[in-house]
Amino acid sequence: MVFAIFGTCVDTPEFGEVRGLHEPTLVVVSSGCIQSLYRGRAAEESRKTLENQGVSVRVLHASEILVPGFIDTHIHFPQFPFTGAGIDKPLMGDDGFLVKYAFPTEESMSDLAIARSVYNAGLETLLRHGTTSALIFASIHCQASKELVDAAIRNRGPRAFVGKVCVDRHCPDSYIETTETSINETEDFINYTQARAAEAGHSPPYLVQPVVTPRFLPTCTAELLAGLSQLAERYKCIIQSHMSESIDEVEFSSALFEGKTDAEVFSDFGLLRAPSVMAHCVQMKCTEEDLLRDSGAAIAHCPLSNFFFASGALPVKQLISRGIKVGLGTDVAGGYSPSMLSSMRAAVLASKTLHFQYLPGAVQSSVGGLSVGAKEKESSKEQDDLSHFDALYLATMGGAASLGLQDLLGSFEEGKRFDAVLLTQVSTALSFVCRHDSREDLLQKILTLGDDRNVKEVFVDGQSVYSQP
Ligand SMILES: O=c1[nH]c(=O)c2nc[nH]c2[nH]1
Repeated sequence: MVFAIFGTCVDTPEFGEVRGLHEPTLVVVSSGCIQSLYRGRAAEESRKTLENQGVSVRVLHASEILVPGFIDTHIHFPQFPFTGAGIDKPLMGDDGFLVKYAFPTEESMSDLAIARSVYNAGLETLLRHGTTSALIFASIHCQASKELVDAAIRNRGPRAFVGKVCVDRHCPDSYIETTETSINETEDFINYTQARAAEAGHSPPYLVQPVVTPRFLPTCTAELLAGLSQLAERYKCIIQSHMSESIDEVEFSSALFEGKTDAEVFSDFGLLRAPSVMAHCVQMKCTEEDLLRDSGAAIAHCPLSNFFFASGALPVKQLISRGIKVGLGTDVAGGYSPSMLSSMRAAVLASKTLHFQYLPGAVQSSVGGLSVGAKEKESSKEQDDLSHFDALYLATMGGAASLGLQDLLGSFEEGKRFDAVLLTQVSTALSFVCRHDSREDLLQKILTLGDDRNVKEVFVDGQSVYSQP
């Protein structure tokens, strides 16, 4: 089926570039793909031609803006049930977030009825918030992870890149695998998911894909990492894990792996490559940054969760300028919101904290008439501040590039799949919307204040998969 959308269609093809704010765009969609695209006067003219040919052209209202579908590069699906709790704890330790909240809730996915209900609700939640692709941690249970794959196909979205989680040490007795089981069940899960993707009849990037998922270094032995690396290579899978996340995690991992950094260990086992997506990386050392860049691996930036566990903020803008790929994640439930709009504004806020350098009452020395702090503050603002449109890049094109799907998703280009979100101002969430708002101000208001009430319709692979009741 061919249809077209005409109106304000905004995308961010490169970091720092925003298109479509000042002229109309016509996007022509055929068989799930952007067949052609026109901007400005050419869009007006082609719209008339298409209408004369009897093609259905949907004209967007002045209050509506179409953007590429959001790509969540880090989310734990079994953790939905405790969203909002446990984030006052440290990550590690006997009384920490993992032991008290994450592991027990994930363990409950062994009950397939619970898994089905949590996973279906999770997929619906993501679509309602405009997420059209997600890189997902499931639980250690192979069958429950398959249920998630099936549910994503049944719902026709979001695109679900799913990892059966792998752990063979430092987990509770009731939530752990042997090395052999972990590797065998991962292979089974890969075979199942790749077969289901092909049966579902979609072309790349497919509606579902298996992801090789060593949880993080503290819970994986060297044997497990080696086995998973071989599987990722053999089946050409995306890899995901957590890396250099928090001070307690980095200390624990270093003690387990002969004082090495997280990136060194992942690299030694062949788990850093393109596409590997490593969540957090806030406690990364310079040498780790070099390993990431040279390997082509990406970072899933999870600013909300970083506020609670990481004791730091990721210098996103600097990392991108030095050639590192960065996408954005919600990290449910280390992050308390499933909304990528919420993650975008958290990313903007986190970037501002990078130049919080003053402690009230601290003594400052003076260099050339400027306090040292003030001098550093100025330069770091330039280097570090993310705009809302930079955050939109992270949530769309940054995610696509992180997953190795930059030629298929993330922006409005001829030949890419049509995954999109129609945002609207009509909502009680935006109390101060003015008739005279520029497109730029309207989009910034939605990115700053919006929630699922501002998501009017969602498209995956050219099909409308959610529209607001
Ligand atoms: O925020 C987090 N959530 C988790 O489930 C997890 N596992 C390892 N490291 C983690 N961090």
